[in-house]
Amino acid sequence: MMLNNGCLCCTVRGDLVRMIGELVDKKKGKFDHLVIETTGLANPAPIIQTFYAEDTVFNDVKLDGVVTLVDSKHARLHLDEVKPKGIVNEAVQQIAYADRIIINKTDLVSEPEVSSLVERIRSINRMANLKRAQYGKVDLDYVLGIGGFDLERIESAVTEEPHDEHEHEHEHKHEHDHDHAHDHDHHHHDHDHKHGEHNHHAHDHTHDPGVSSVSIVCEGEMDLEKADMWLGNLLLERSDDIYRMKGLLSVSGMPQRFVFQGVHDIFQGSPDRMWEPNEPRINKIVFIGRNLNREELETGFKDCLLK
Ligand SMILES: Nc1nc2c(ncn2[C@@H]2O[C@H](COP(=O)(O)OP(=O)(O)OP(=O)(O)O)[C@@H](O)[C@H]2O)c(=O)[nH]1
Repeated sequence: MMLNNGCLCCTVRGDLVRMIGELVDKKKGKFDHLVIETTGLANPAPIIQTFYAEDTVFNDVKLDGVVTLVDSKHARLHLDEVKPKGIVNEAVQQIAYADRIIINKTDLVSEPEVSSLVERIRSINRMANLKRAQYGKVDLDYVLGIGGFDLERIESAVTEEPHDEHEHEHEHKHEHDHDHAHDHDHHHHDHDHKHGEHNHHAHDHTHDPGVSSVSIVCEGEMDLEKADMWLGNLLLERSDDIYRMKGLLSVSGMPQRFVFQGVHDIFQGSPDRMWEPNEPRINKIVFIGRNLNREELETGFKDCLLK
């Protein structure tokens, strides 16, 4: 079905809801997956939110995941495009919300170019799983049955290692990504403050309005009340900037692990499996968003730990 009255992320949202309703009414049980292809200019957030905000949609279908196809030949150009103040680059957004990222057309660029693109993508989204491809050739189960919003699959998303399938240089990349994301973040803040509207955009890494990933890994037990307050306030104050987050927490007095995921102000959390008797109580959270301040997030998080 073609929804071409406008842009799926705004005007056609009502149509999307109706279309899903219709498909469910007419063909219930006859399809396994619905694939929605947006234009390259769509912001994924409102589409994701439709699956939670609209009761009918929420009850009928389940959002499986966001897949972003990156054209390695042209991606840099789009990622580096400078947008008017306050407008987030669509290419950056589509990477930031993704669960799976297919880096396509790798035959058209050199290996160092692909690696540098991977690094750039990782600095934006370190939660997604990346795969390199030519002519979009990936296994079907790479793009269907992702479980990107499933609480049962939080653990794999918040593990420290990036989830590239490709990697022989895994170790090296991990270190590098980490530093890079960090530098990038700070670099960007400098840029914002110092240059303002100036036209110093030829320099690498200074273009998008600071969309990055911050991951926090910390052993200890969290004070439930404090953690509740911290996350609650964070979402109250920063939900526009927090695109996605996932976490696995050790909460004091709770024999199970607590897992959660969120997209802007949508938050879902639940107890998960029991902690093993000798299992280290390691908390892991990953945020993807705009103008994230690693130090601030880390301090806020650590203040919730039982002293
Ligand atoms: N060399 C090479 N060409 C590719 C690859 N994947 C797609 N193409 C070619 O690129 C051309 C444009 O295809 P795409 O960039 O996929 O276009 P598209 O995104 O489907 O176009 P729209 O959906 O209309 O935006 C076609 O001729 C494809 O055959 C690849 O991995 N390598």
